[in-house]
Amino acid sequence: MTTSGQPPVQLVDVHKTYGHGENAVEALAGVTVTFPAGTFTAVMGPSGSGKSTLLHCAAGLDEPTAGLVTLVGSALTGLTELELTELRRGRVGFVFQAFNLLPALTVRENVGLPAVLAGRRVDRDRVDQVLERVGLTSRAGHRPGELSGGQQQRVAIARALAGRAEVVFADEPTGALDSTTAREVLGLLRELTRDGQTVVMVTHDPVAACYADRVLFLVDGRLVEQVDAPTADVVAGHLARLAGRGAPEAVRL
Ligand SMILES: Nc1ncnc2c1ncn2[C@@H]1O[C@H](COP(=O)(O)OP(=O)(O)OP(=O)(O)O)[C@@H](O)[C@H]1O
Repeated sequence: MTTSGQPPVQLVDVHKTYGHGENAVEALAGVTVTFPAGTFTAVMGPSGSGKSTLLHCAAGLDEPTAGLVTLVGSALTGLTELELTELRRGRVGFVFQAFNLLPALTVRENVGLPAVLAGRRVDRDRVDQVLERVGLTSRAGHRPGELSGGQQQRVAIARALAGRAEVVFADEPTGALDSTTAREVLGLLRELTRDGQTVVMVTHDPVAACYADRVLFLVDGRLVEQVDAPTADVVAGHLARLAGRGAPEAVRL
């Protein structure tokens, strides 16, 4: 729970339509879901089913066409870009492949960035502890461009750990990684929940999804199924079945 006692992320009947008229695409068609504190949720579904749109709307990176999103205790509707940035600062972490780390800063500076942005003193001991936990102590003085993809993902996770983000959004965090590094990154995401942090991850990979407490399946912008305590076989079976399915009934999760 957040300090206000609400779940850290909640979506109620969220719709998102891109474009207008004949070109309109309904990416989310009425999604209602709660992400409770200290849980790890994987979001899966066929290509184009709305997974990234769901993540972006939940994180306040994209604005729903209709519906309500609550993030770390605040309703996002009507907030300005500046208010959204301030809300996310230090309280929400991102492990995205595209916009992740600041290239001009060292690994240590990137990990300490949320504190700097929030006007707090950087706790150097905490930063060093976290870098050790993700196995990057020897790279603390390097810049992101000098690291591998997996190491960069680990820096992003270290940043979420150091800043004690209440919610961490991860978009295909293991897409570009070999299976050993992927397992390490997923294990680290799983560890975040031990301290009560909430993780929401989009993935195509049934093995990655097994690190989550539950898997939500999206089809045509609707949440259609949920699997708790997932195994790779069960998840792969659901995906195969959903890929061939027509207009589904939405469920509230
Ligand atoms: N900026 C945009 N403008 C127009 N349409 C968009 C935009 N972003 C997404 N869409 C459309 O919305 C739908 C959902 O896209 P989204 O990226 O959320 O799907 P996804 O499930 O994450 O797909 P993938 O697994 O292929 O990454 C798709 O039909 C996509 O083409």
